[in-house]
Amino acid sequence: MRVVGLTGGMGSGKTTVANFFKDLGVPVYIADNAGKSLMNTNEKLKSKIVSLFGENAYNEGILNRKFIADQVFNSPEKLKQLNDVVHPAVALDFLEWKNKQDSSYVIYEAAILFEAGGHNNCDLVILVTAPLEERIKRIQARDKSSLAEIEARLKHQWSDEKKRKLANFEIININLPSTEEQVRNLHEILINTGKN
Ligand SMILES: CC(C)(COP(=O)(O)OP(=O)(O)OC[C@H]1O[C@@H](n2cnc3c(N)ncnc32)[C@H](O)[C@@H]1O)[C@@H](O)C(=O)NCCC(=O)NCCS
Ligand SMILES: Nc1ncnc2c1ncn2[C@@H]1O[C@H](COP(=O)(O)OP(=O)(O)OP(=O)(O)O)[C@@H](O)[C@H]1O
Repeated sequence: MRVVGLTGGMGSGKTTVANFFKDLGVPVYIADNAGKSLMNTNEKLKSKIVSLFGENAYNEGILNRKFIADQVFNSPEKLKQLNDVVHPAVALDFLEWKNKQDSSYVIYEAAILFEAGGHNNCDLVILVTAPLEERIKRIQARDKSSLAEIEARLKHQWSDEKKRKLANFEIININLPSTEEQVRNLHEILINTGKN
């Protein structure tokens, strides 16, 4: 079973694209969601996060995401410490999930796939892109985040130019019907090239 990584900068439309693959029956693992869920349920991971960020990291057992985000996206060192405890837990969870799937390929969606080295565990990688101004508008509409908050995160992500060099396929997500068609075409390619 091939693992196809799906990545793209903040607001590019990764989740939108992942949902189109899901509609075609492809099993999809969303690493960001898994990370968030594990941070609330995996007791070993929780205690590592408390040692890094203190008791305020959790409110009644639930991760205080705003508190953590304010710290890590303003400190490369803290972000690295958080990534270093979350990513191995997600990698393990993904392998368990993958072993339960029955499909010629699965999609592994992660915002910082290249930045975290996750592409080394993928057979192929799809990059989702959209113009930066458009991405910022989409995030502001979705999350009500400030420009400063968005820029603080973007600073920790590679540029599309850098990601393109490592990606096997690119989906340009500007208009949704065209995006859906690109997903259908890519699905055919992935199924047909995975047959031998
Ligand atoms: C800091 C946290 C708690 C903030 O949660 P919040 O709900 O505000 O954001 P969410 O997780 O939905 O991410 C939204 C977007 O922010 C960007 N982002 C998230 N984590 C990172 C990161 N480690 N580096 C760069 N950008 C990131 C991505 O574009 C992502 O799609 C959360 O992002 C987190 O735990 N990040 C670190 C763990 C991680 O790397 N997760 C992603 C892969 S498992
Ligand atoms: N082609 C498009 N046209 C208009 N809106 C779009 C398009 N693609 C995605 N969106 C909207 O833009 C927002 C961001 O898309 P999505 O959540 O799929 O991006 P993402 O790459 O997963 O973002 P993040 O990295 O921030 O989690 C969503 O509200 C989504 O509905």
